[in-house]
Amino acid sequence: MFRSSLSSSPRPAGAAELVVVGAGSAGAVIAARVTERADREVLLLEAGPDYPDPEGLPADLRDGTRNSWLAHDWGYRHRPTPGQIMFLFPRGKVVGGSSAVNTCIAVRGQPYDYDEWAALGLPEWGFDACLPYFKRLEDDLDFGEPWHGKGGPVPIRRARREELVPWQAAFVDGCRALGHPECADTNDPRAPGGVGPHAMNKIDGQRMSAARCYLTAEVRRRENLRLRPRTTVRRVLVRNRRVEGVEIETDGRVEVVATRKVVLSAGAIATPGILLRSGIGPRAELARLGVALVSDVPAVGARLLDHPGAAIGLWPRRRGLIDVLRQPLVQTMLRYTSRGSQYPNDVMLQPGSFFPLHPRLTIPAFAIACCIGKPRGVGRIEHLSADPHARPRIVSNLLVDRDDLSRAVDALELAYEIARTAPMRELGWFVWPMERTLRRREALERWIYRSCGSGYHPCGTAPMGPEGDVSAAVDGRGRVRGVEGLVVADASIMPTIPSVNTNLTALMIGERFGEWLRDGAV
Ligand SMILES: Cc1cc2nc3c(=O)[nH]c(=O)nc-3n(C[C@H](O)[C@H](O)[C@H](O)COP(=O)(O)OP(=O)(O)OC[C@H]3O[C@@H](n4cnc5c(N)ncnc54)[C@H](O)[C@@H]3O)c2cc1C
Repeated sequence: MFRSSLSSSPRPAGAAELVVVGAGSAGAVIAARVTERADREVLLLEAGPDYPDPEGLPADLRDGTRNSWLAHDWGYRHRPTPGQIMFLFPRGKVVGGSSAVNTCIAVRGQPYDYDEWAALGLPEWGFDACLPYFKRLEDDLDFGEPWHGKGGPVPIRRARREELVPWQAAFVDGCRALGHPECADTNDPRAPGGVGPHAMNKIDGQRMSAARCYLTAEVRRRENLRLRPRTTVRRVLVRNRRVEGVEIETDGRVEVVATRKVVLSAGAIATPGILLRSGIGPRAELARLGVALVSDVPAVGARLLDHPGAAIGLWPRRRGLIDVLRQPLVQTMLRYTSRGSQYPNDVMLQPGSFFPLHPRLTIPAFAIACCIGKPRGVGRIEHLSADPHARPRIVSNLLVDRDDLSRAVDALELAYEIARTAPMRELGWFVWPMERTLRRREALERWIYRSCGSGYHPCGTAPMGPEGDVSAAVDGRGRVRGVEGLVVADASIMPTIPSVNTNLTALMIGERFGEWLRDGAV
């Protein structure tokens, strides 16, 4: 049986005041903010490699016009819906985490996304409380007060009309032709929805990851910050319900770092695995895995939230309209309220300048993808072993919920309508699925169920909740139930999924915990 304490552990590798596990969207921010104070000390442990010099970044990490899928990835797979085959489920394995491989869409959630968290008994997470941190993290190059920040680490801008590739410009025109309003700034909390440019953390085509923006040369020079890449945290060591260290592995060598405080920022897939290997999770699951119980926390890994998506594909009518090597994948989006929804602007439609079907297969076709912002369905993560090298089974259950599926069908019907407007019809014609499928709701429903995929926004796997809430794993400041000195701060703690892409929310979480940990408030 795996026991979680120092006495049963490998050789010591020093000590640290605060260990942050994972240098991704949240972890990189936390390390940078905590070490602003010279009397705080952070050891930042990251499983992936580090590229401290932006000039030396590999091309897949520098290029913000498309995702990096394989070169810096954990190699996870998931089953989107019960009948489907396994698909890639990318997660960044590098300093910068998933922010270093993502699509650079920089959208905040809408006020109700965070007010919903407050209504669950987490008053510190309402929109008004989060807004100062969204502003602090950004340098919005287009808009200012009262909703936007200037001079923060992450530059954000929107493509101008003249920068749009033909398909993206036609999408805006097509939506306008159908009467959708124009939306210049999706991050304005009063935005009524509509079509416009995406806010993006991409400058001159380069991705502005949490690593580039927060772990700058200046921050790295701080003597109170130690960054140890290529180091995997196997588990947290706990004695008498108090953290006493972390067990780490570098190049096959297993060591222990002594510490009284650990922040898990390993992301929504890895964080629950570390908790389980540390003896924190559902009692029965720990027994099945052969891990000695430290704290019975049923909510660890019990739910997986994610955005379901689906896309239609169109073939260009003329040569030269698509340049898969040079054109940016996304530039614009339409946001609208789905039928009968209590959440305004809960669905996004997004044109893709080309069709990345698989890392090794980019189709020179146009796409229009939908993203269901407030899905009701939930997935789960299944751990088959306590081996730190074993990958969990990710069961996404996307669109299993009938309402979610119906919204996806509505969304692609709208995509079909937009694609038939004059500006778009001039550029492309339908290839995927066949038009006869697009015209028949039942056929479209069956097709979407078979072809839908993840928005790559997993969250909610170690959710926050108030005292006494059995569906929560941590309290409103990320403190793990029943273990002193252990905090979770990443996308895992989101109690409900925000209606949009999750990176800015993960950075905002990092900002908040960075401040709390720096000021001794956690
Ligand atoms: C392909 C892709 C495209 C996306 N596109 C967008 C987008 O355009 N806009 C958007 O808003 N969101 C996007 N997202 C989602 C967004 O990037 C994530 O929600 C966000 O980065 C999550 O932040 P995090 O801090 O929770 O986790 P991560 O950023 O994933 O950080 C976790 C870190 O922990 C490390 N780690 C994990 N386990 C261990 C361990 N045992 N020991 C040591 N280190 C460990 C990982 O290597 C990683 O660096 C995308 C994600 C992907 C993968």
